[in-house]
Amino acid sequence: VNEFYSSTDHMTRLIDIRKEFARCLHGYIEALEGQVDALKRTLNTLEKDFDDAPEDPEKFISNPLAAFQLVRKLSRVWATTQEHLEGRRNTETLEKLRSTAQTLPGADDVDGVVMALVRLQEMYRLDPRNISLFSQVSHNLTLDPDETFHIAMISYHSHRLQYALLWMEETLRKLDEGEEANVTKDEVLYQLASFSHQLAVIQMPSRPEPTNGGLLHPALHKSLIESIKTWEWTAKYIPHTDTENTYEALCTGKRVAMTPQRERKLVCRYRRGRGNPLMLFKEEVEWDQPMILRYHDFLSEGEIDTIKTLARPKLSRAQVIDAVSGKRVSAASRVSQSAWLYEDEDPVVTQVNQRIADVTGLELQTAESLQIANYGIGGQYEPHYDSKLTNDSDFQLRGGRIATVLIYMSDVDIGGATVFPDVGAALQPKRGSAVLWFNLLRNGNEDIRTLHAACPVFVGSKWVANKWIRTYGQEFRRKCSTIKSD
Ligand SMILES: O=C(O)CCC(=O)C(=O)O
Ligand SMILES: [Fe+2]
Repeated sequence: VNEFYSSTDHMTRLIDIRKEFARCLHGYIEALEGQVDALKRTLNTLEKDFDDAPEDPEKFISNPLAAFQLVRKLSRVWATTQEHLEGRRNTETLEKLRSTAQTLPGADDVDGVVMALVRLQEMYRLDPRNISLFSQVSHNLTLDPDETFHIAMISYHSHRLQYALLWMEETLRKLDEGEEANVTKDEVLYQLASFSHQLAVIQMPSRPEPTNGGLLHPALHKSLIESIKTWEWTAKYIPHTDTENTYEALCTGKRVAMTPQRERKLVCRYRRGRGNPLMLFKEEVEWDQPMILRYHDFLSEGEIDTIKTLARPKLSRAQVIDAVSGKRVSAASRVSQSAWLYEDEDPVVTQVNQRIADVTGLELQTAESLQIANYGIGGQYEPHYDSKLTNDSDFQLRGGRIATVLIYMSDVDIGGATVFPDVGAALQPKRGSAVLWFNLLRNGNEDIRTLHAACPVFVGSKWVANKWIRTYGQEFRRKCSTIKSD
């Protein structure tokens, strides 16, 4: 499975794939044309014979030279034709075309992108009629009615009836404006009626059954169009849990007000490394309860490039453990691609790990390898605790995930913040900076305030590196830490 959509880095490959596929198709068409030319030549020689057909066939064929020519020609005509039909050039180019086709995205990828679109829409409250928000980002893109219809149907199948209705309405509008499409207006109206009925948006004169010929009852049609016009763009039909509410609020830029006393604690300062006092770090207190620290200019541009280059060939869809089956599965709750970079894989990895030890003063022998992640369109990670791992095979050996160091390796134009819904903290990705927090309290219990999430990326490519530091080995180190954690 390619799963292009889960990583922006992989999505960019599609642009090359498009070029390669076009090149192969061109080659194949040329080979076919060559073949057609050869077939035409064969046909020509046969037709030429009709034109100078003998007046007296019997006399003609009694000429041994003529007989020889005709018999020879006809005995070979099928072989020649077949040779052209199975032209070797053709077979080669067709093989190339076939193998390039293997790299094309599939229907799953389309669904993935649509799901991402719907997720973004849900998170950032985007009205399909206001889709220009997407188009402003690049090249004045517009969708055709078949495309908006597709989005509507996927929204419907993923139980987002409200969005399904809005996209279907957009489809109808486009058809009304005379845009060309495969989907018919009747189909669209039928779906619209069904969605509206299910949402109880409109008063039904009767069940939303089409009248003769699949047409919608005119009264129903009218009431449908009227209600859509006045229909408010709200989330009232989609219930949210508390966490989601705050998660969404934080992702969309809403902030809880802090008391001035607390705000005064959010300072920026130069700090000696807790593990290496010879090193100075630009430390910013991003949050006080729980303490979240940010280190600016933690990675250099060169280090970021090297790390991305190392990770690229290893990226694969990040997985979560399925609660029921206990198996690792892909899930909409975590849309990104990730890769592990090992300690001695490259001097830059060693160097970055050393810097993490220098700044935190924590033992890294028991830590996990550096995990690199690249998020795709709408890429996100729903609220979770880093310390709550199902099937943690390392627990016995290393202890729990005492601390997280999250390094941002890109800026994100819109979206993609790391948010802590229970306390109201929101960290904007800033290229080269690293954030640090403790997942476990000093008594070893989980700090439930560290519930956090990665907001869907709206515009941009988000790259992060995660270092999860484990409990074993910190017995004498965390005490020395000045990080005030209960
Ligand atoms: O990418 C982010 O902002 C957070 C990622 C995260 O929480 C994780 O990978 O555990
Ligand atoms: Fe996390």
